[in-house]
Amino acid sequence: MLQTLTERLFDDADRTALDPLALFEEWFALAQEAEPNDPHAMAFASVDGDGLPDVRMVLLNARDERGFSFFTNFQSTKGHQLLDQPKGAMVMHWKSLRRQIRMRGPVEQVTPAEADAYFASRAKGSQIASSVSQQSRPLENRQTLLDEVAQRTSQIGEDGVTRPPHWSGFRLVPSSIEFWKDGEFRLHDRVRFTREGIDQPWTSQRLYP
Ligand SMILES: Cc1cc2nc3c(=O)[nH]c(=O)nc-3n(C[C@H](O)[C@H](O)[C@H](O)COP(=O)(O)O)c2cc1C
Ligand code: PXP
Repeated sequence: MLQTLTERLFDDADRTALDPLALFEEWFALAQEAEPNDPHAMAFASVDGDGLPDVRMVLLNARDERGFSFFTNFQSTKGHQLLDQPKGAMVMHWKSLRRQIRMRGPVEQVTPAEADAYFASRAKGSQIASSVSQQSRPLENRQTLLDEVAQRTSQIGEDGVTRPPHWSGFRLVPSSIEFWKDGEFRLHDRVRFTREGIDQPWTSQRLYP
């Protein structure tokens, strides 16, 4: 009988040839079916200049063998932190599945072409919001934001919205990926994959819960 990748993941006799990115896809497909909203939401951690961690939710965008990306304002708090110290960690927790995936690794910027392509696919209202919002900086009151949006909307009219150069994507290039599945009496299953670099093979290890 064909086993799922997840069954093989937690089968201690047979884990060697498993690809964590394929496992991610198996879990993410389940999450897309089970989660009431935002199965692609993830907490993303960065560090500030003092080494103090910071964390916030973002939406996972593209993912491929290069890594896992999200889009944001590069002039925001996280933008400054990641430009200054390009490394991060993320966690996705799907309550409906009682499963968690964590990743850590260096962070790189997506290409301008990738950012342009994704920005162009977004709703015009979201494009305008991203071009107006001075993300993470003080805002006097909500009306100020609404006035700025209205002004930009009438300026743009029927034209397309150009991607602001400071709105782009960061890509986490995982050096570790951990899969966690809830077990009875807290006897959870955990397997962590690690690699020395993007061209290096993954090795895996079961961990105590
Ligand atoms: C579910 C969810 C998804 C979010 N996705 C994004 C995102 O993809 N990009 C983004 O810039 N902010 C996103 N936000 C807002 C961030 O959590 C955060 O408030 C904002 O980016 C400012 O973070 P910073 O001050 O650390 O830079 C999201 C918030 C939630 C709750
Ligand atoms: N930027 C901000 C400020 C967000 O809050 C979100 C999602 O909540 C995003 C970007 C990413 O979502 P989307 O690209 O679908 O607009």
